[in-house]
Amino acid sequence: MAPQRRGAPKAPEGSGTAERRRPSSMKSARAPREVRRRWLRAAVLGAGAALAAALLLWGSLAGEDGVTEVLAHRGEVLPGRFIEVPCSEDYNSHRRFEGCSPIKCGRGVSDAVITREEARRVRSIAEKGLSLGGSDGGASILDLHSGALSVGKHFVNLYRYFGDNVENVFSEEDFRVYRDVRQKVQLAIARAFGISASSLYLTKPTFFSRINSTAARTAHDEYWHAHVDKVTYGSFDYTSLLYLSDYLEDFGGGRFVFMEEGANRTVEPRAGRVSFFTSGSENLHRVERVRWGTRYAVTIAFTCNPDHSIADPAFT
Ligand SMILES: O=C(O)CCC(=O)C(=O)O
Ligand SMILES: [Fe+2]
Repeated sequence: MAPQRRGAPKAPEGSGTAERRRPSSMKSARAPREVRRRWLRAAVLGAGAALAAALLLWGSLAGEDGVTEVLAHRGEVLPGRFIEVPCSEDYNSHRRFEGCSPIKCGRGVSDAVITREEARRVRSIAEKGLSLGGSDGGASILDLHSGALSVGKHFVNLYRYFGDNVENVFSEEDFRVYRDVRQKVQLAIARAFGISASSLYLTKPTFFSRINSTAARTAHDEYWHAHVDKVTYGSFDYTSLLYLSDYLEDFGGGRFVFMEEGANRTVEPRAGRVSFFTSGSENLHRVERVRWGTRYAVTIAFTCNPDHSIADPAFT
């Protein structure tokens, strides 16, 4: 067997070439080695510190909420982004509607469906309505369809509670804006999933949300839990969210997170941004807790089942 090649043999201490090159004074001979050792120690400590800092940074980005990728940054204006994901089996336990029930599943985000001006007008509807009530905890809702409005630890029916005075709060124009926005979102969903918009029906609950950092008082205020809309709400087939305020401008925290094993994806709210997705467990999601400021959004849901459809809000 051929001998293995090794490194050059080390000269024994106190003899050989290395020894011969040493300067005569022992003190000055030790000095460069000492310096080297110090450098080596500093380098090892530096590398350790850099690794710890990198781990800390990674932890702060991916740790608390497990966020690993931003699907839509608040600063970008997205013409449209769509990601297909395999459908869960959740739809099989419900009546299926040919040409509507999801066979193509996924999630989309667009800043081109609703203008920021439209979002501002929708937000002013939410502000007017919610100013009549508001939860004691951090999350208030206003449902213009059913009339549900958070007040303290409960809900009241806006239309019953305020009667004809509601006409002094909302205008025909408000309802028209709301309906137009709903129609545009419906068309965008139909286009993205390759279905006919007329096969989709608005369903309940479709509602405004206003979230701030006040501590929760009841379970209704705990909006941050991971959930599947089809499981939570039953009739939902396609969920959409229209954001009415800007992440990091109006509020902190409060990002929307699609939860996947090892690869969570966030949508950073931006006024006018529409996020939509099939409502089954292929799109498990949650909302981060709002840390400061106020976050407005509207959840607009669609079903394929006409029996679960609801009408646009109107003065009756
Ligand atoms: O406001 C959001 O971003 C999400 C709300 C949500 O998950 C829901 O209404 O089911
Ligand atoms: Fe949800």
